[in-house]
Amino acid sequence: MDCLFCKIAAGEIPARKIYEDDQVMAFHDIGPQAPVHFLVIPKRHIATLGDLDEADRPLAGHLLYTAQRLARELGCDEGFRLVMNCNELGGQTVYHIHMHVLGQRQLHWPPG
Ligand SMILES: CCNC(=O)OC[C@H]1O[C@@H](n2cnc3c(=O)[nH]c(N)nc32)[C@H](O)[C@@H]1O
Repeated sequence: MDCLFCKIAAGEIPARKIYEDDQVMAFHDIGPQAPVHFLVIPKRHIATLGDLDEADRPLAGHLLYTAQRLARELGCDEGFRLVMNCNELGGQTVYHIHMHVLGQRQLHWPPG
């Protein structure tokens, strides 16, 4: 599978890993947009949010829970932002779903 995040999940490409279990992995973003900026991805390849299946509901919940737990563990108790980008119009550039976690700076609205 020629997918960058599948390669990171498989340990074929290095990343600054924060957390891993049998279903998800979290690692620091290579181009951080905030003092804390990491990604939580499913190990299984799901190209875009539009491909989520009813059967993926537990995995989706695990991504969300893991993202907020790690945000707090990385010192973002005061506040943080979770972002998922879906397809080109949504700003997605890597087609393996991933939850962005951004924290430790004042975030504004609306996002660009
Ligand atoms: C731009 C937002 N839309 C999106 O799809 O985000 C993809 C996110 O993946 C990040 N990224 C890209 N290559 C790598 C890499 O080799 N390693 C790591 N650790 N992160 C990477 C990129 O900085 C972006 O924030």
